[in-house]
Amino acid sequence: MASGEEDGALEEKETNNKKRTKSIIATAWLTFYNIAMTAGWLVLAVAMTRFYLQKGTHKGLYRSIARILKFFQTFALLEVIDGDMCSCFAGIVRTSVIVTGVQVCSRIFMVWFITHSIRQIQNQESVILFLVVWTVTEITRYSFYTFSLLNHLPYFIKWARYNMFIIMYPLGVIGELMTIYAALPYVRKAGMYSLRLPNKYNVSFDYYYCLIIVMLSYIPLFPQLYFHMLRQRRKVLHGEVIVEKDE
Ligand SMILES: CCCCCCCCCCCCC[C@@H](O)CC(=O)SCCNC(=O)CCNC(=O)[C@H](O)C(C)(C)COP(=O)(O)OP(=O)(O)OC[C@H]1O[C@@H](n2cnc3c(N)ncnc32)[C@H](O)[C@@H]1OP(=O)(O)O
Repeated sequence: MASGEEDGALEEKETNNKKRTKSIIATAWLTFYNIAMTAGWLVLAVAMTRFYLQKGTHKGLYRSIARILKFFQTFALLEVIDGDMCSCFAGIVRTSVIVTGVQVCSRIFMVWFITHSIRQIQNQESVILFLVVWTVTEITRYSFYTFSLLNHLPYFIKWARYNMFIIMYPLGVIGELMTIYAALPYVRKAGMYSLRLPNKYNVSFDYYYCLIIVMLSYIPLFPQLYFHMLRQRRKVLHGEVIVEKDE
């Protein structure tokens, strides 16, 4: 009987040790990830500022930073995986996979299927608008996560993380929607990424209408992201207890 109890206690100790090791690995990985992302977006900010100061115009700016942007924004796909990974890593990160998924996928879509694919729109002011807004937001967000993980979070970063989005989110959305809108005529003219009938697959797809659907999908999706952030803001800045629905 006594030996059974001892076995149980030993098993529990082993499980706790395993959990602790997993959580140390997860924290180390997240710290590395967040530092890398903060650095990446800082490099982007410096590159954009230097370009503008040297050339005095925004024309050509996108092309000059396209590689860095594509790399770091695509790297953010790991965040969706992070969400999953961390739920099994003793709940170190309590992020919503759906909210993060929509945010990251819409950004990847903007980067690869709009700005990268349609050269004619790369010099639009709206591209610069969303680039600047994304950059400022991501530097703040990733430094917030980094300092939080290191338990040394300056209040101004916390304040910026949960206040700037009030203006930055709508501005980013305006930049993105204006860019997609500017892309429409080029997509229609070139018949880009579209498949017309008849073809051997017997399927038709029109990227032009797909883009219109994407633009319309901002109407139901964006308010959800915005209200999610407003709830996070109340929780973090005002200590409100928020009962989350299962996502
Ligand atoms: C395929 C075609 C798709 C087309 C779809 C078209 C529809 C799209 C509509 C959507 C439009 C989006 C437009 C967007 O791109 C525009 C912009 O971004 S403009 C720039 C302004 N943006 C912002 O300010 C973004 C603000 N929003 C967010 O930050 C997001 O909500 C999100 C990135 C998803 C973060 O949400 P989350 O729930 O994770 O919030 P928290 O930061 O409060 O984190 C919650 C807890 O998780 C911990 N956490 C999360 N990530 C990490 C990490 N990387 N490292 C460490 N810890 C992390 C965080 O600390 C919190 O923990 P705790 O609760 O314990 O404190």
